[in-house]
Amino acid sequence: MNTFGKKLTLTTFGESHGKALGCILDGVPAGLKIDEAFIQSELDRRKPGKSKLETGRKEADKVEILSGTFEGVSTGTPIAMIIFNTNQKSKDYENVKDLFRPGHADFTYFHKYGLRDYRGGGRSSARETAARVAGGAIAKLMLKELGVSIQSGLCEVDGIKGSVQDFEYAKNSKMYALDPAKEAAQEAAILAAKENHDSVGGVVLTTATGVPIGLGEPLYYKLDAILAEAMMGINAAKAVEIGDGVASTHLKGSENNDEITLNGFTSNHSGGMLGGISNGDTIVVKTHFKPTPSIFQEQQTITTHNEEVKCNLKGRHDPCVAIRGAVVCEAMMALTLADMTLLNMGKKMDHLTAIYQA
Ligand SMILES: Cc1cc2nc3c(=O)[nH]c(=O)nc-3n(C[C@H](O)[C@H](O)[C@H](O)COP(=O)(O)O)c2cc1C
Ligand SMILES: C=C(O[C@@H]1CC(C(=O)O)=C[C@@H](OP(=O)(O)O)[C@H]1O)C(=O)O
Repeated sequence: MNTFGKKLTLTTFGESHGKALGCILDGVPAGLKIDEAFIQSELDRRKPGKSKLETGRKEADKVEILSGTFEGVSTGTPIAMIIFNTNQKSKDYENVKDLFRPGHADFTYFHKYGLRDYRGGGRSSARETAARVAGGAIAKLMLKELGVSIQSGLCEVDGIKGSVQDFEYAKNSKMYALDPAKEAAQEAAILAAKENHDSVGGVVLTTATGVPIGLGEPLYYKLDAILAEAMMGINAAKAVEIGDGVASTHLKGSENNDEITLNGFTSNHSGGMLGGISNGDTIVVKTHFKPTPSIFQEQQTITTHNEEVKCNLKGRHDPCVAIRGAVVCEAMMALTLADMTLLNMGKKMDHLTAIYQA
């Protein structure tokens, strides 16, 4: 279960090799036009098996809305969505059912619960993120009404950094690359790792434009803190940066401060947030993903009976999870911003209230 915020809550269910997975999104205001084709198009962007840069597991990820809408609009009641699994191939996991894959959640799930669904990691599989993307798509529809749009792309792969942030380019790139000049080198790094039965990490840049001043609750529900939590909750996310993040620690105050004019801020080192509250500038968040744990090289591990053994994996795995992770980052940002929007309604942002009461 994942719960975001106090007003908009997403609960997901299902396992990677179970019958289905899905979500319940509670808190969506009544009267929102639910564009089902848009929701499906978001799932299509995340679905596995689209290119050789992704896991070979092919899933259509067709989403079905079960409740919470009537005649194309939300009714204000919980919106339930389901996605059936069709291509599990659980046999691939038979030889590792009694051992712990290094880097994956097998060890901790087993010790926490005393048992685990070894088929594709069960609940710990990032297949669950399909449900997040379904919920995030509805959050995006809410935000679109308010003029907020969210975009993402890969700014770094295997240490190869891009310097350009071209979100339009990223949309059409099969690896959501932001810098066209670096894409070939980044792709080559992924394919070389794959060839070597290995994997690479990457960094996703996610931004939101059109965010009004005032989202975020001081001091214990700060927008930056909640965004960081939302991003860190994604499988394999290992660090989150707000605005210039780590780089800002190397700057002087005189370089890092965003000066203020009547026309707005002259720079955006802060990533659109000050004191945990949005300042009206673009929200900027970087999410760092580790290399995929399931690799096809022999590794040392132990069994559930405490014997030392070698781990040899079969199956289908992403050589770089950050690629599809980019779509998940957008969903998490959308859910967070939509929640914060609802929290602020009726407090100061009367224009938001008006939009929803219209
Ligand atoms: C979009 C996406 C796809 C992923 N695909 C794989 C995969 O194919 N194989 C794998 O072992 N891990 C994959 N992961 C990562 C694991 O799910 C993750 O490492 C695991 O749940 C352990 O969690 P942790 O790395 O956060 O500790 C993926 C993650 C994301 C976000
Ligand atoms: C199925 C998806 O990704 C999966 C995420 C995943 C993991 O361990 O996180 C491991 C692989 O699972 P399987 O071995 O069942 O193919 C990926 O394919 C998906 O994203 O829809």
